[in-house]
Parts: sequence; C-alpha cells; structure tokens
Amino acid sequence: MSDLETIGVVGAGAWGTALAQMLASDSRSVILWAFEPSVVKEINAAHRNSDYLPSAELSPTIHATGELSEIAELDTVLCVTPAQVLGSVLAQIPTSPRDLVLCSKGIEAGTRRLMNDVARAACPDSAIAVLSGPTFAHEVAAGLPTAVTLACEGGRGQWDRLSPAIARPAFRPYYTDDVTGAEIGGAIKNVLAIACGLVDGLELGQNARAALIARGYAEMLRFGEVMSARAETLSGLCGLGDLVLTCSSTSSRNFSLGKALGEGQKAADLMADRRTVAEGAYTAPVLAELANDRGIAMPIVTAVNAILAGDSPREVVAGLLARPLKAERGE
Ligand SMILES: NC(=O)C1=CN([C@@H]2O[C@H](COP(=O)(O)OP(=O)(O)OC[C@H]3O[C@@H](n4cnc5c(N)ncnc54)[C@H](O)[C@@H]3O)[C@@H](O)[C@H]2O)C=CC1
Ligand SMILES: O=C(CO)COP(=O)(O)O
Repeated sequence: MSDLETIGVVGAGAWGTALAQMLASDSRSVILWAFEPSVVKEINAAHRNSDYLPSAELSPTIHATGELSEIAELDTVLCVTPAQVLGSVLAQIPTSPRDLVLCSKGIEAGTRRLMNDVARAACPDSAIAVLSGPTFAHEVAAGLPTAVTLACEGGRGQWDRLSPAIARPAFRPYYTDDVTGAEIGGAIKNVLAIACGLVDGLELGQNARAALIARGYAEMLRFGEVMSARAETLSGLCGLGDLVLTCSSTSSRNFSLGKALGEGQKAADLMADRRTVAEGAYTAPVLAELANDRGIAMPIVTAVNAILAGDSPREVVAGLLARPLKAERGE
C-alpha cells in the first residue's frame, strides 16, 4: 500500500474515470464515486468502466464506491459530475473536504451560477480550485501529455498543497488564482464547439471554422470582462487552448452534436436518451440569457441557442452573415 495521500474523485463518467486513472499512475489509492451501482461493481470487479471509458484498463488502486461518506473524510476531492447535477451531489457529502477541485464545465441553469458558486454554497468550509483545459479523457487515461490550468482561490498556499498531488510526468497543471476565468473558458468553449460542428455538418468550409474560433473567442473575452475574469486566463489552456481542441475534432461530444445538427438531425432527437453529456447544450440557453441581460454581444452563442431550440441552421447562419459590418475589436 502506497503512503501517498489518497485522493477522491466524484463522478465516474469518462473524465472522472480518466482523472482517477491519471492520479493512480503513481500507485496511490484513489476513491472514485460513481452514480450507477453497475459502474461501481464493474470497476471493482474487472477494473473497467465499459459504459463511459471503454478504452482503459484501470489501475487496481482505484476503488469505486457509491457512498459519498467515503469521500468526505479525504483532504483532496476532484468533482467531475455533469455541471447540472454538481450542486445536488455535493449537497449529499456529509462534511466539506479541505480542497474541492472542480472539473465540470458549465453554468447551472435556473440559478445561472458558475460551478465555484455552486460548490461554495454546498461545501462552505472547502477551499475551491478549478481544473480546466484541453483534455480529451481517453488521451489522459492513455498517459498522453496534457497541460491544464489549475486555478486556486486560496492562492499559492493552496497550489503548493494541490499541485504535487495532481501533477504527474505527463500531466502538467499551470497556476492561476483566477477561478472565474478558468470556469468561463471551459463553459463557453463547449457552446462554440457546437457552432464549429454545425459548420462542419453544413459543409461551410475551414475558413468559416477558423472565423468562428476567432469571433467566438472575442465573445468569450467580452463575457469574461463583464464577469471580472482576466483576459490572460482566457488566452491560456482553459480558454483558447480548450477552444482549439474541441472546435477541431469529432472526439468532442459538443462538436459531434453540432455536426449532427448541421447534417439535419433534430436537437430533441439527439438529446433524448443521451447517456454521455454534451454540456454546451445546457450552457447555451443560460449563457444566452446572461449575455442578453447584461448587454454583451454574443451572436454565435445566441445562434447556437436558437438552433438547439429548433431553428433552421441554414437560416440562422444566413442571419449571422447578414449582420452589419463592424470593427474587429472594441465595439
Ligand atoms: N469527457 C471529457 O473528455 C471531459 C469532460 N469534462 C467535463 O466533465 C464533466 C463530466 O463529463 P464526463 O465525465 O465526460 O461525463 P460522461 O458524459 O462520460 O458521463 C455522464 C456522467 O453523468 C453521470 N450522471 C448522470 N446522471 C447523474 C445524476 N443524476 N447524478 C450524478 N451523476 C449523474 C453519470 O454517472 C456519468 O458519470 C462535464 O462537465 C464535462 O464537460 C471536462 C474535460 C474533459
Ligand atoms: O472538455 C473537453 C475537452 O477539453 C471534452 O469536450 P466534449 O465534452 O465536447 O467532448
């Protein structure tokens, strides 16, 4: 048995399972909470999670559980549930872990809260950090080189505790204390990835995709400024880095959702009975509402939201292209 700190991971979808595998790569114990009893059983019996991360043979030092009380006693807990259920899952943890590292990417519908606000309300005694960046789960589970932003609200002191627990030779966190910026980058890029998938599905070409990435990034910067995120954070791994990854690959569930919409499938059909999460579909409506209320110009986010609500992709794109010409920056 290793004498390294045991780390908790809440959520055994693709990303929670991949993070558990990465953390266990130095033979430390990881306790992984799963929502479905069948997933707990399979991880403990066969070291596999065939529902959510079929590519990986998991480390035997990963112990799965369905009891959140097993996690509550640990000092370091990574939270990797879908964004819309983070609050309800954390509310069931009996005590506040010392450090909660948030890895979900989204904005809570209804309350319009970022994940750090959701977590702080549920676990007021925990110090919050955000781990976000360009990270396809199957690549991290395979040990491929990956870099992330680790935003620590507790500043350098929290970073000094967390970075040795989380960094591995092929997994490099970079420090910031801009928790809001780290969260905004991850939430918005999912919506923009749907837009880039739409461009692919509609066969609008690679120029259009590059234009969407650049103009989408301008929307991210405008939103970030109003929310007091730092532009330098959004230019890093958790913003531009993740935008480039997810806007360029069908490995992204959000990109694939957009592509299917562009090819003519209906959003309601694509979302029905979906087991894996495409967070951008939940973030788009709340982000469009926030942008509208605060007077932030976010035409691409608004367009994605309209298409998810059933509008014709071709008509929405025609509307985007017909907008008045303007300066590239500053309006
Ligand atoms: N998959 C990836 O490559 C990455 C995902 N993320 C983020 O991580 C978060 C989780 O995504 P994935 O691990 O990919 O999930 P997933 O799409 O692989 O699986 C869905 C997860 O939701 C859980 N779930 C469903 N209903 C639930 C409920 N009522 N209560 C609690 N859990 C429930 C399932 O047990 C499963 O763990 C998302 O916010 C996503 O944006 C972030 C970086 C990379
Ligand atoms: O966030 C991700 C990679 O950084 C995963 O993207 P998707 O959720 O679109 O698959």
